[in-house]
Amino acid sequence: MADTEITHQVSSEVGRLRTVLLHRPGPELKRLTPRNNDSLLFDGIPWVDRAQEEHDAFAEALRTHGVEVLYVGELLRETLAVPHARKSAVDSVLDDRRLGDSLRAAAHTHLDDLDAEQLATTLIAGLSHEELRGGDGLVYTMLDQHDFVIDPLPNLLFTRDSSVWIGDRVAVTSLAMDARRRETTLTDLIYTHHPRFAGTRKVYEPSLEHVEGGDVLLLAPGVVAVGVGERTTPSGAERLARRIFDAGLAHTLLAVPIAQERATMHLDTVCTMVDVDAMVMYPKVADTLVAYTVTSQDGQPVVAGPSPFLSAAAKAMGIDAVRLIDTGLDPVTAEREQWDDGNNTLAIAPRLCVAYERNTETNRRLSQAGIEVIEIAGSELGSGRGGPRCMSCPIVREDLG
Ligand SMILES: NC(=[NH2+])NCCC[C@H](N)C(=O)O
Repeated sequence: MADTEITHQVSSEVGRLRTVLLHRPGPELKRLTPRNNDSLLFDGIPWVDRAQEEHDAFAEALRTHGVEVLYVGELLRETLAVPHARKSAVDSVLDDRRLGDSLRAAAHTHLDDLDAEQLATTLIAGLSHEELRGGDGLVYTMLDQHDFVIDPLPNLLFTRDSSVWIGDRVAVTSLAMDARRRETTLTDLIYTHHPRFAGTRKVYEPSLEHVEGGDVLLLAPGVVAVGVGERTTPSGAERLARRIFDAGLAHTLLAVPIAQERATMHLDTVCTMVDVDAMVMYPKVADTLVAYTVTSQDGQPVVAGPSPFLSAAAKAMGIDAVRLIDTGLDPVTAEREQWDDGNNTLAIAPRLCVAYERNTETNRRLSQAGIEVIEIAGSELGSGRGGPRCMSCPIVREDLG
């Protein structure tokens, strides 16, 4: 084949995975303490070395199955070697009203002294007062030595949320939680300036209404389901519908209300696709999920419903029915395994997925239903409340034949 630009494209949840974006967790996880873990959206304090081992095993399992693994940290370092990308990264991290002029100037001097690798690390791991090389002014003086001048981004690990590919375009999302908002500055920077992504067109930007990638499921080419709850707002779903309709990337968007609770923060915490026509779903919601069907008529989004999610999905996908992998679990086991991301699988191909080993019952039922499960450890990774799907942003999937 001639030397051509790499085509990044994803049009389903299950087409054979070729390239994925991961983030290997690092020093940003070492910032978590019992005082800040709630606001940083972690349910515990992970053992970082073990989390890295678990993550390396996840990446290796993907590589073994022919998947190219890209890392946010490496791409960011390479991006920051581009002078105007570096300037834009520094300007945006310092555009923070909490800093004030004096501390901002001191932080600027500090960042200017870093090479691309150190700057990438600092943008991800943050910067504490005691690490700052000098400073003055009221803000500097009043901060505790352990306070952050630049907040860490421990949730960067969940690369699905800060960007999502829809067809041949990337949606750089608009994250709802304060602790995560800066993540999209970094993903946006990579897609804008890294040579690998030259020519990439964006279909969504962080300045728009809230949409998080964990809520976006590409049910079939042209059909996108969007969870609306704690993170993605109705206005975000509506904006995304307009954007993807205008770009010709989809004909139907299903807006699916989900409970505004931590356990169900994203649609992918209750269901993911494991085959072209099959989903694994938290049994408690299987009968109650509904969808508002949004279609494009003369360029305007038209809303119908609500109707039961699974039948609305089948209709939009043009199939008779969506097969539900009924885990059939008793309510307590189902609730425990849902909390531990049992429904948050990453499909590598139709009927082949990665799942946390700890969800033994869910995985057993998946196997019984003919889905091959590649099990990975997640005892430490899971403390951030995210599974294999949350921890991966597919960039290239083969089209379904
Ligand atoms: N797609 C997902 N389910 N992502 C999980 C994100 C978990 C992260 N701690 C948060 O609260 O934002």
